[in-house]
This record gives sequence, structure tokens and C-alpha cells, in this order.
Amino acid sequence: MSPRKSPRNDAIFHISTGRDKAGLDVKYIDSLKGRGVFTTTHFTKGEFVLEYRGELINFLESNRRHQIYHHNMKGFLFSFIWHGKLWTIDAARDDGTLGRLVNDDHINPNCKMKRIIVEGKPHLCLFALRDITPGEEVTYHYGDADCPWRSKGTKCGSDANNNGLESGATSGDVTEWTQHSQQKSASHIEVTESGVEADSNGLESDGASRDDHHCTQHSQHESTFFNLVTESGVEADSNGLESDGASGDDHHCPQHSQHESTFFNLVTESGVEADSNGLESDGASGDDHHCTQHSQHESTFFNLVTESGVEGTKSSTSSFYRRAQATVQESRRQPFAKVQNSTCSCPGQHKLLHLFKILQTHAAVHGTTS
Ligand SMILES: C[S@@+](CC[C@H](N)C(=O)[O-])C[C@H]1O[C@@H](n2cnc3c(N)ncnc32)[C@H](O)[C@@H]1O
Repeated sequence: MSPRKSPRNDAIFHISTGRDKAGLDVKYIDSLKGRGVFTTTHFTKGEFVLEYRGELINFLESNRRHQIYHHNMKGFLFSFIWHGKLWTIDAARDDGTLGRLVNDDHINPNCKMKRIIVEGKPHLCLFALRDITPGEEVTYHYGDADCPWRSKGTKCGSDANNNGLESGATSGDVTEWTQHSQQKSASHIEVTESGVEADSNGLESDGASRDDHHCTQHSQHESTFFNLVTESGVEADSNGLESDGASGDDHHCPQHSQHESTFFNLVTESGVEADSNGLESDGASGDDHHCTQHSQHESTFFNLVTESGVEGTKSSTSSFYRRAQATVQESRRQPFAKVQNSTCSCPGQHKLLHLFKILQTHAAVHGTTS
């Protein structure tokens, strides 16, 4: 009998073959929820369940599609941060795979979205948070969003709230996967051999992250940023940092007292702003330019995020934030305004809305154009 694959290698195998796992089926639930994915077999806690497959697109393209897609289609845009830039998996095209049909459960989800890098590209995969019995709906927490169905009192995949948590269940999930990540540290070689590198802590990494090895001493703020990403349901390592290349950055970057590297990479990707040296960043390889001379603005950026209700930090009342808030009010007519004002209908979208707002605000406050 061949040894059982580790969950991560199982995910990599299914990513590579482009096939869904056996033991899952799609069912129509009702007119509100539409379809959902149900198990036909037992899944063990920690097991890989499904990949959220789709087209990987960058910030600009994601923004464009958010503006042209019908509301229903926006529900298939899953946005996340990778290497300090915003990316989206667009699963709007019905390719017959099941990951795109998994519904939200913000109270008692049975799966967690994690990111796995294969051949230099991020893939979003669902892993079981607990044992899942046959016939259960597969669900995950889309994020701390104003998803309309949550306020309508719709029962999610699991009717019972076993842990007594309400919408704060996400942080519990992080703990869960922190432990899991530690266990997975042992799979360093296994993961590496599977084509996904692992850093010295055994955390997931990818080729691009090697560019970041020039950097050292990332500060606490950056951790906050990656906690933000973590809270969106992507991944947490034992420090609560993303356990891919991005978290590896934290171990290596010289003189990052604040977050500007990440911020400016993100902004550059959006075409809004170059970094503090005026250098464009063309992806992870460009990250090297950002490892020094970070300014005060980075810190305020994260305070801004904090004030937007995404993450809590100590200093959330900076003058930058007050100016930024005023600018947001004034800038409603700009292109992102439509997106800012929409409500969340999809996994990760609320983060995208915040980021759109922040990018727009930053561009306005600093006199740059989008
Ligand atoms: C990625 S799709 C999931 C598949 C979708 N149910 C379908 O039939 O195509 C996300 C959309 O599903 C719906 N949805 C997801 N979770 C839900 C929930 N707990 N209650 C009601 N609708 C939900 C929302 O319309 C959301 O925009």
C-alpha cells in the first residue's frame, strides 16, 4: 500500500492534475444560496478538500472586472494579497470544477482557505478544519464582510454554532491553522520535492520569495499587515504571518521599520504609484528595491486599514488618517468609487474594497494619479 499523501502534497497533486477530488458533489440548495458542494465521503481534519480554481489576475484587471461584472458574477472573484500585491482568482467561468461553488459560513465553517504556491503561482485550496461526515455541505469563512445573506439570518452550512463564537470565529481558525502549520514544518523536504519550496522554518515559500532574501528586520507593523491577510482566510504560520513567500520576507528584509515596501508594491501593481525611490516594482523580483528607507507613511497606511475596521492596532488616530478619511469623502466621483460603495458579495471582496479605498486615498493625499 502506498503511503498516504500529506494534505499539502494532496493539494499539489490535484492542482497539477486540474481535477477535483472524489467524494464531493454539487447540489442545488435553494433560491437564495443557489448551489453548494456536499461531501459523499468522510474527510479527516486537516485533509485537502478542494482547490478554488480560476484565472489568476492582477489588481488592475480585477478592478476592471469588478466594474463590468454583473453582481452575481462578482461573487466568483476571490481577492488576496501575495507578495504585497493584490491578486484575484476569477472563477466566474464555469469550468465544471467544484471549488467555485463552495458557500460561505461565517459561524461554523468546516474548511479553511489556504494558499499554496506551485510553479511560482499561488493557488487557493480548502482544507478541512475538522472531520467532515458524508452529506455535509462544504463551507468556509469568506471573511469579515458585510455579506448580505449573513444579516438575513440565513442558516449557513452548519446550523449549530458549536464553539459559541459569532463572527469572530476567524481568529479561532487562525489558531487552529497555526498549530497545523507547525506540524507541517516537518514536511519541509516533502514540500520542497513537490516543487514548492519551504523556507528555513519549513514554511511555504516560492521562487519569487527568494528575491526578498535581501531584506531583514521587518517590523511589527508588517506582521499586522499579514495578519490582515490571514484574517481574510488565506494562511497563518506560527506567528500569525502568512506562511508563504510573503511571510518569509519578514525574516529577511534589512531595515524595514515600517510597511512601505508592501504598500508601495501594492500601489505600484495598481499603476497608481511607484515606490519611494521612484522605482517601479514588476513583481516579487522588484521587491528588493524597497528594503530600505521606508517612510512614516507606511505606518499610517496600516493605521488607515485598521480604522477601516479590518484589523486592530494601537495608533489609529493619525493626522494622516483624518486627512485620508476626508479625501475619501471627496473622491467618491473617482473610478474606484463605484467599487467602494458596493456591498460584498464574494469571498475576499471586502478586503478589495478596503484596498481600493486605500489606494485611491493614498494617491489623492500624496498627489499622485491613478
Ligand atoms: C462563489 S459563489 C458560491 C456558489 C453559489 N452558491 C452558486 O450557486 O453559484 C458565491 C455566491 O454564493 C452565494 N452564497 C454563498 N454563501 C452563501 C450563504 N451562506 N448564504 C446565501 N448565499 C450564499 C452568494 O450569492 C455569493 O455571492
